Amino acid sequence: MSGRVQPRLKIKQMEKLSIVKIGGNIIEDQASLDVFLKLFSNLEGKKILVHGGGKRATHIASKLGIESKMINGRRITDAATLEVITMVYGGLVNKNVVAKLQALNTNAIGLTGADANSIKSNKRPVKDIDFGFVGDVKEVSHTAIDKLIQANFTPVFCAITHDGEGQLLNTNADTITSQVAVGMSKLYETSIYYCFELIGVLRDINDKDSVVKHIDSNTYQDLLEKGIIADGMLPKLENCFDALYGGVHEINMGNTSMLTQENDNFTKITL
Ligand SMILES: Nc1ncnc2c1ncn2[C@@H]1O[C@H](COP(=O)(O)OP(=O)(O)O)[C@@H](O)[C@H]1O
Ligand SMILES: CC(=O)N[C@@H](CCC(=O)OP(=O)(O)O)C(=O)O
Repeated sequence: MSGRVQPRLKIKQMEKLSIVKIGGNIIEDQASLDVFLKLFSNLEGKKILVHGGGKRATHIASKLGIESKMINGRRITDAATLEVITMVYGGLVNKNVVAKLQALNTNAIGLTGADANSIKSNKRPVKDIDFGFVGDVKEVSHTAIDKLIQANFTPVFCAITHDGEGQLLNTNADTITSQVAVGMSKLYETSIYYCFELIGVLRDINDKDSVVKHIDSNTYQDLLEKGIIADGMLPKLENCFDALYGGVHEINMGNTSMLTQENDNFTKITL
């Protein structure tokens, strides 16, 4: 022992970043959307919003005589459907959300993954099913997104990405959320908030109060085996674990009131 004092390694604390996702059911209900946007705009610290809008796309497609087909929770996106979702997600929903956030003094900027080359994806290869113009995320430009955040903009992403060769692709909003969170984890301590109409993952779907407060990789397997997780919740939780393995700090799932400090009745997901 030399008796010399070793210099201590200084570990720089990462700044926190919240990535919040709202789905179709909240978007469809003006009152819920307004409540949510107020909570989101009051959320402290740096933040990103990702929105879906699948229900609205199905509704408008049907008005145009275009039938919607979903397989494993993903929309079969032919050329006509791609036009509809571009108008609905990138236009109608995104711009209304941005305008409402501006009215709440949040300087939102609406984006698809093509904007600022922020999210590139690969068209899903045809195996048993041809999903058409559906993209699987390949690359998130954390530096481009961070430039917007550093300039005090709040990015608002819709469920559209691009392949870098001029093609827009439809990408599930939960996947965009988890992949953006993974990308931003290089720079920030990221937390995801999946807001939907229920108070969390429920042990009994018919009992609104049966929330599972904590899910980790062990309890996840158990819930899967017991068939407690079904439908839209299956890809949602799969995304959650992808995100956690990709470096996301924590994931919260519940209704919009989980964005307030007072409410702790929601599902927290960790590894
Ligand atoms: N155990 C469960 N707990 C909560 N929701 C569940 C469960 N199993 C299935 N679900 C379904 O998952 C849905 C949420 O997924 P999804 O429809 O994709 O929501 P969103 O469009 O908001 O992303 C719920 O509305 C519910 O019907
Ligand atoms: C490929 C694919 O399925 N994309 C989704 C994108 C929208 C979405 O994810 O909306 P919600 O969050 O409201 O379900 C779709 O078109 O339905």
